[in-house]
Amino acid sequence: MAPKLILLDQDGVLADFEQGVRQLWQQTYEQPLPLAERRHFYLCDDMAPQYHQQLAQIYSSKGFFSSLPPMRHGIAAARRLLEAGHDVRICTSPIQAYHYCVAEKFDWVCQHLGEDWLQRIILAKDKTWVRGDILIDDKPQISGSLIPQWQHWIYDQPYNRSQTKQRRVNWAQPETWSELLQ
Ligand SMILES: Nc1ncnc2c1ncn2[C@H]1C[C@H](O)[C@@H](COP(=O)(O)O)O1
Ligand SMILES: [Mg+2]
Repeated sequence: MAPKLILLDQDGVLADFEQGVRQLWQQTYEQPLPLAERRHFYLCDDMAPQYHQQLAQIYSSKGFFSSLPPMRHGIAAARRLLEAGHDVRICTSPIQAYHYCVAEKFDWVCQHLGEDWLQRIILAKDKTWVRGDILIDDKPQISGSLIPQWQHWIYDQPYNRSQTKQRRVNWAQPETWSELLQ
């Protein structure tokens, strides 16, 4: 495949946001995350309102974003895409409580991909403003104020499986993305 500009989302694609929430919740409240089923993108939409405040505290706590575990095979996949000749960028949106989130997203990339990758980070609240050929992102619908130039390939997660139109990628299933390496 001719070299492409590939945008990789960070949370839910490279960093395991959900696993990080589960771990910190258990550590903080000494009980499992009270969540039965994952059907919606935002965790709070699958949790009872009484827990929303505690959830927000988890996201905004110091060290949460920098200590997210990597998604299985995600780091190797990012490196392979770059080695295959693509221009790979990490396109990520900070949460509203940005104080730790922004710096720690950089820390995470440095820790797991190395310092060279810091120049590949694009922070954007609105991803439609970012140029690219393909955006690999776990969010089912990505909207913004512009018509996106990129094609959205959805990163496979339980909460986006009702989306059947987009191309679906899972790092653990090479057949879903190996076309990008050819
Ligand atoms: N599944 C999620 N539930 C709640 N909040 C989430 C989820 N995935 C990501 N987020 C937060 C944390 C991120 O910094 C921002 C934007 O995420 P992005 O992966 O860039 O869409 O939202
Ligand atoms: Mg995401």
